[in-house]
Amino acid sequence: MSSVSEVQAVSEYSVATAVKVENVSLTYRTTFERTPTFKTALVRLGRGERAVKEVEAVQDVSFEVPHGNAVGIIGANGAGKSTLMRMIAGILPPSQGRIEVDGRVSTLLALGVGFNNQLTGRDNVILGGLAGGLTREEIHERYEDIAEFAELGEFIDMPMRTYSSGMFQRLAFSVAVHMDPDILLIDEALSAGDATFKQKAAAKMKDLAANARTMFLVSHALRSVKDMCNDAVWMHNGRLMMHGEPKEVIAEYRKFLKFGEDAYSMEDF
Ligand SMILES: Nc1ncnc2c1ncn2[C@@H]1O[C@H](COP(=O)(O)OP(=O)(O)OP(=O)(O)O)[C@@H](O)[C@H]1O
Repeated sequence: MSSVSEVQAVSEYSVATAVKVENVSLTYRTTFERTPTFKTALVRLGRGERAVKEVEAVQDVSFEVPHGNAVGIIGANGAGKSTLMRMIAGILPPSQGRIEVDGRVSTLLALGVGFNNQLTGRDNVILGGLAGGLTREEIHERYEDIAEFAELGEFIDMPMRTYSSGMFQRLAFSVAVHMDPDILLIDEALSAGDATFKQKAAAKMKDLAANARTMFLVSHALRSVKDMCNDAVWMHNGRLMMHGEPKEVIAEYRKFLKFGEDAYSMEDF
């Protein structure tokens, strides 16, 4: 019998479903010291105790996403959006419930995680490709496209610690989209980087979604969710508030935040 807390790849489950999230919860447990005095530290140590803080980051969330959908994940700070994405990516196992994913996932979470700053962009492309499951030949074939898309010029052969955050982001985005993923997860990819690259990135994502690839985009820029997504999930305090058409979900989210028209257009790029 399979356990209730797992992320698994399924191929026979349903051809139409790319991602199924079923009653998923995640609780972070963090041990910490509340600036202990010498006395409390001794007492705790004596009892083998540590203070534990629990955060219910995602609570009983369920939804299904068919292949080919571009899903915008919206919600206030701390709503649980990134946690949900990490679980879909298989980086964090749910505390409860299950997530079924059909296909190969490529992630652009917390941009460039996995890159080694001491190595050159070129070496990181190779490492990133291998980590993403490509063979050396496949990476070799795609290398020029990745480098060209990132537009780093000769910086591609410089250590990544010399990159600006925008350059870092362009390379991370380029690697993720060239992995030929079935499911692409992007967390705030459009928040930094210059206007030209944002447009190019948006066009590339539309391209992927048009080719029946599934995409998740976590963003505070409601306009980009409206423009690029045909599906939306609104999270608040770890709970799923609404799942549906981006236009409707965004309208409800705005009502909830009591945003006026002006605030809305100012928040977007
Ligand atoms: N590693 C962690 N350990 C403990 N608590 C965490 C950890 N990561 C996130 N949290 C907590 O879980 C909750 C959800 O965080 P999460 O990052 O998923 O929210 P988010 O919707 O992505 O927020 P934002 O829009 O600010 O990026 C928050 O209360 C956060 O403080």
